[in-house]
Amino acid sequence: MKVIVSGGGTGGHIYPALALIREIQKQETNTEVLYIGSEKGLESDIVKRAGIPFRAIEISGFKRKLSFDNVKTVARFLKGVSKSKKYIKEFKPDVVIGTGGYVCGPVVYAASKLGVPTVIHEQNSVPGLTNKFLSKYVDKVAVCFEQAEAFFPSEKVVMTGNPRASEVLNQDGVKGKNDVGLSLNKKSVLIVGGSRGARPINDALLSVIKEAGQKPYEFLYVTGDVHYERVVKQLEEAGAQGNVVVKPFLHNMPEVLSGVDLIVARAGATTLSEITALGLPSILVPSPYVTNNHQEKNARALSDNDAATLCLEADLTGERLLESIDEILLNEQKLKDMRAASKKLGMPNAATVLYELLKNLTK
Ligand SMILES: CC(=O)N[C@H]1[C@@H](OP(=O)(O)OP(=O)(O)OC[C@H]2O[C@@H](n3ccc(=O)[nH]c3=O)[C@H](O)[C@@H]2O)O[C@H](CO)[C@@H](O)[C@@H]1O
Repeated sequence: MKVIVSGGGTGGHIYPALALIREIQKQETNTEVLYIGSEKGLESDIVKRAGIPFRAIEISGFKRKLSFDNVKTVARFLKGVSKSKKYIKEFKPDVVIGTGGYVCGPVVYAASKLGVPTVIHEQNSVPGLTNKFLSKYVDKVAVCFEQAEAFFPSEKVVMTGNPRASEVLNQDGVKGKNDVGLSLNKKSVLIVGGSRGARPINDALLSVIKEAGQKPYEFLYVTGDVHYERVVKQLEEAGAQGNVVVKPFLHNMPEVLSGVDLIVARAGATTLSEITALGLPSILVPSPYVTNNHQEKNARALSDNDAATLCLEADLTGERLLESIDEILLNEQKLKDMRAASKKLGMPNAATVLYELLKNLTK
């Protein structure tokens, strides 16, 4: 299969795209892939690191208010469409898939205008602007939440789940723990604020870092690249804590997720698909700064089923965070129940289902 994949901005759109590419490569020996993204998004680093051919277009997002920037955005969109058409004509894909983020707008639109079969993958319960716009032009819309179906033309919608759910399975958790420097004989909690990090979560943990140092379990504190230096400086000022491992970003997340006992995270949809596939208990602090507060809806899908503890950002304090971690990590029965509840919500075969959707379109 020859496939063009586009999606970006943040990890939540990129990792599902990479997981799908790996699934296609697993299913078919003759696979050619081109990834179209933006140089400014996280994809330019993550996709190149994965060794996948990458080409860039320039893009920006619409402002919700009336502004001259929107004129520039339209001009960039049109330029992006014409550049995408050039890439598509050169590469001659059998199918083009967009996994969200502004960048896939011109790419998928251009493909549909050239008569190439097209799919978009929506990870969230409430779709973003780009996918809503593209749904008019594409052949199929792959979704992960039933609530998302209502936003798209019903004849195009297919429930696939998120391919990243499949990718995190069967990983070596011991290697994951070893690689980041966690002990094997202690429980551990991973603290991460989505692919770009989250200052409120970082600050909450920093405010109780002395108490955290006395816990019988370990912390893997992933700050997000842009917050790293500040956090490290503050940790040094507070006195280094032996049981806190701090990292800017993890490139081996599937292995680490397989090794830790609990995760404190934002409620990005891709993260949630990973932790439910693995049956990992979580404490979720949804970002309130996203379209239609969709992360809270994502999070409630887990907390309503006892798979997660929900903590709204407005209620987040360091003390509350440590209390919630204690309640789970120091209670074997609670851990076991949450694991089972989380696992029940997982869709581990998502990658294959999405691959088959693409395959059928290319027939
Ligand atoms: C602020 C914003 O708009 N966030 C959106 C974005 O979040 P964001 O990009 O944070 O998305 P998710 O939390 O869903 O996914 C993050 C991805 O990055 C990976 N990861 C993260 C940190 C790290 O150090 N290493 C690593 O590999 C995670 O394992 C996961 O695969 O996309 C999601 C999926 O469309 C949406 O639900 C979120 O609302």
